[in-house]
Amino acid sequence: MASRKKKLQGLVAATITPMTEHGEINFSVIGQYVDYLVEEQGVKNIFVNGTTGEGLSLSVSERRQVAEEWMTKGRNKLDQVVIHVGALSLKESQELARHAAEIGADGIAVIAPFFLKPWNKDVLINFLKEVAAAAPALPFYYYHIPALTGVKIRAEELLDGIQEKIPTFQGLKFSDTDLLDFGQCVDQNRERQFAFLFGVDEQLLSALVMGATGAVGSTYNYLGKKTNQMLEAFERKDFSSALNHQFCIQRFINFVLKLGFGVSQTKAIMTLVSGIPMGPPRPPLQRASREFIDEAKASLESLDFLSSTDLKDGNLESCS
Ligand SMILES: CC(=O)N[C@H](C=O)[C@@H](O)[C@H](O)[C@H](O)CO
Ligand SMILES: CC(=O)C(=O)O
Repeated sequence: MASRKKKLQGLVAATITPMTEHGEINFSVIGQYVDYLVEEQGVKNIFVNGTTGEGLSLSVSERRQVAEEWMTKGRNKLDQVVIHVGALSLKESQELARHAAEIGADGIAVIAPFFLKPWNKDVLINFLKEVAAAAPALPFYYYHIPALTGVKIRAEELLDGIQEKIPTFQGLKFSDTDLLDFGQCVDQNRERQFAFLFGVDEQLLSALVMGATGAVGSTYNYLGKKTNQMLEAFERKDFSSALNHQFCIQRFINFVLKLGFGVSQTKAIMTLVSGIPMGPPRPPLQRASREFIDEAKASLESLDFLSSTDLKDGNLESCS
């Protein structure tokens, strides 16, 4: 049985993997990046080497080094560091899980293998179980992202009886818009202390209503502070301000989604907002276009997401 750490709560930034102009990992900015998340965004949990971190585009050795650097630079600053260790090869996934345990990570997460795919719940659980067993002291999270993996096994079904198979199972990162499935995950596991982490940033408020205990996402890198305001409003049951905050966030995400929004664009936006160079993505991704960056910048400015004056949060109607 895993030692029960404190439950993962609140916002978790899905970290970007900074790269140099030559496409190598730029470890030198990770210390600054930690400080930026904690001090400027109020975000103290991270999810490393996931979708946003291009984890599946890195070599195993790079993934180990990235995880180590976040652990080192995050020490005494971050609350929790969860490492995504999913891979197509069970062996690689187990190696990364063991490594995460060695470096003192707070948890591991795994996506469904997405080339030769599990065709039913039992087959998927069996794979996850083998990975979890390689790090028997670490909390284990299943990362449900059917649109990218193509594995559409419902999370609610997967969770049924999962603790008997995977004793370290501690929660779910749910990156899908099916709130029936998400709600049933919560409803059917009320007596268990699972973390239900929602992964569609533009719909987080609806997931909070369904019982989400936290959120993992790419936009918390640069809209963490704004999203924290929404979480605070929700906590104090001020649903009309919570909704105003969600609408502000939606206006931005809706705008960039229409332009084409993915990991490359996230890298460009984070560079713009934080001033820390995230560099280009790794092929097959390609860097965001100049036009995208200019339009995103204008949108951020008009919503007051890019000014140094975002301390004034008295006016709940505005986005500042
Ligand atoms: C597919 C993907 O990367 N999803 C991210 C996390 O799961 C989200 O944080 C989105 O980037 C965000 O919700 C914008 O659509
Ligand atoms: C968003 C997220 O959770 C990821 O990048 O993996």
